[in-house]
Parts: sequence; structure tokens; C-alpha cells
Amino acid sequence: MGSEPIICVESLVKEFRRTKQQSGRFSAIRTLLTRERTVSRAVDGISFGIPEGELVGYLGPNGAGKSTTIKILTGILMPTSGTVHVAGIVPWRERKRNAAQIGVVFGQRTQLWWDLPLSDSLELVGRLYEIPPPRFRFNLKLFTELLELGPFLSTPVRQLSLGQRMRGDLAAAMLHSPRILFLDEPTIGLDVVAKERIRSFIYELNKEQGTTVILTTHDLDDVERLCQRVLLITDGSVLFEGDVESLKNMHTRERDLIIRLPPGSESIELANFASARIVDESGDLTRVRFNPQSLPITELVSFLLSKYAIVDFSVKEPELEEVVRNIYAARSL
Ligand SMILES: Nc1ncnc2c1ncn2[C@@H]1O[C@H](COP(=O)(O)OP(=O)(O)OP(=O)(O)O)[C@@H](O)[C@H]1O
Repeated sequence: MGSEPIICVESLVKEFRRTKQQSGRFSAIRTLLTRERTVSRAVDGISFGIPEGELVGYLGPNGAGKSTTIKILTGILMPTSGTVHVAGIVPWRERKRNAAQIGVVFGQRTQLWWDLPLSDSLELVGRLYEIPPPRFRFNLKLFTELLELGPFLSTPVRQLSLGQRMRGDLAAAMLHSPRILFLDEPTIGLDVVAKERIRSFIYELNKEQGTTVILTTHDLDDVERLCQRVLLITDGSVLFEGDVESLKNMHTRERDLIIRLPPGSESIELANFASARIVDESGDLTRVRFNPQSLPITELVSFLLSKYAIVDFSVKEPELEEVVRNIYAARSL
């Protein structure tokens, strides 16, 4: 394993050209005749490197350019400009060689054969990828255990639940032992139990086999549970790159102090503190948001203890979801 990142993306740009739709009378004919083009930049100069063995979250709001980047990295799309190397390969130039070293799962689509039993679908994947039989048998056994595929191996794919189908898709994507796995919304639409099963599989794969994983998701529980690092993009460019903790600390320095008062107590008043405010009062719980940089927690707590009969209190970190929502909101102002 060298020190070079396994995935290198530099100044990546992808533009889509579309014929501008004319409106009004005879719009279809006028669209055809004028052929006016509009250009939109889905990816606008993205650069990043991913070291081998890392599990990275690739996040951003709808339309940020995530899927477009993944399609370029997997060789489906060619960029307008910029350079990309995936384990030394330029994906769109050598699609087949690239396919041998990557696994891809799109949560919204399946690569399995709808009418075939899952086991036949996996068999076909094995043949398509020309996986040597011993490796195929080894991986099939391993993934059948890890993903608990046994009970539905002989069920036609069309009859599988979304969670079962996703487990089948993950097995299919990993049968040829790729070094890199691209996951686009792998937990979308799944219930809590199914999500957890998928997450522990991804975790194991990364930890035990050292598979590099690029995970695109809107589910921030996926991120908290799995990602060592996140790349946050909006409008086609990188907004943040780092670990989840730094993301939280950089963008929301505030903390929440949750106070429990005896039932029937009067409401808390914080008039003296400029950097603290009450954000929620429900039942006997009051949530005070404050900035520890300008108001040390000791000062806030001793003030409250001196004035109110506090039964209990705790400090909460900001939720990742809220941090990310704030970043997107600030960006679109
Ligand atoms: N084939 C295409 N032709 C024209 N425009 C496209 C095409 N594919 C994507 N786009 C546009 O490029 C931008 C980025 O799209 P992309 O699918 O990469 O976003 P995303 O971050 O994956 O969003 P989501 O979270 O909704 O999947 C969007 O404005 C989208 O409309």
C-alpha cells in the first residue's frame, strides 16, 4: 500500500448541455428550430484524495453533484475537464479494468435480475465478472453469512423486500472482491433494523477487508455510525472536508444545556446572558442553547443553580443533522 491516495480527483468539472425548452405557442417546434443551448455545471472544480482503506461520506443537498461525481469515478460519465485516478486508472478510458476493481450499489436501482432467484442472479454476476470459482464460492459463503441471505437465496428478486434486495445487491457488488466500493444511498427507504444490518456489513467490510468505501447518503445516522471523514459539497464544489467532530465544531460552536425543573416551576429567565437563549420548553424540561466560547458552562450553570431549584441537567452536542442543515442554509443565503 503506497502513500498515494487510492482515489485522486483534481479540478473536476462536469457540464451538461441541454436544448433550451421554448415556451408559449408552438413551443415544441420552436425548441426544435432554435436549438438554443443552456449549459449547467453539475460539478464545478472539485478536488479531493481518498487514502486506501478509508470510509468516506460524500454528502450534499439534492442536486449538489454527488451522483454525477460517482458516475465519473465509476466510468459511466466522462468529465468536461479535470483529472481522476481510481487506483491508477482513468475510469472513463478503461471502464472494464476499472469495473474489476470497484463495486457499485445504487440504492434506487438493482443490478440483479428481476425474474431470477437471488442465487442465480449472483451466479450470473460471478460469470460476468469472470470470478475464479474458488473465490466465488468463498465470497458467496462469506456474504451469505454476513448478510444472512440464506432464507431468501432461492426467492425471485422481484419478491424480495427492499432490505433483502439491498443485501443481495451488496453481495453482488462485492463478489469479485473489489478494493473500492461506491454506495449511493444504500439505506434509502429501509426500516431501522434493515438499515442497521446494512451498516454493520459496510463497517465489517471496511474494517476486516480494508475495502475503501465512498458513501453517498442523506441519512446522517449512516454518517455518524460509519464515516471516518466527510466531504460536503454544494453547487458542485467542496464546502467542507474533515472528520464529523470537526464539522460539528467548526460550524456549530453552540451547545444545549437541558435542565429539569420540579413540576409546576416558573419559567427560566436568562435576561443577563447575550449568548444564551431558551430554544425549547416542554413539560419540566427547558433547553438552553449557549456558546461555550463566550459563556463558560460553569458560569451559566452556577447562575441557574443560584436562582432555580434545578433537579437535573445535562449538556448535549449539536445534532449532525442540524449542523448540516445550517451549513446548507447559510450557503444558499
Ligand atoms: N444527464 C443530465 N443532464 C442534465 N443535467 C443533469 C444530468 N444529470 C444531472 N444533472 C444536473 O446536475 C446537477 C447535479 O445532479 P446530481 O444528480 O449529481 O446531484 P446529487 O447531488 O446526486 O443530487 P441528489 O441528492 O438529489 O441525488 C443537478 O442540477 C441535475 O439536474
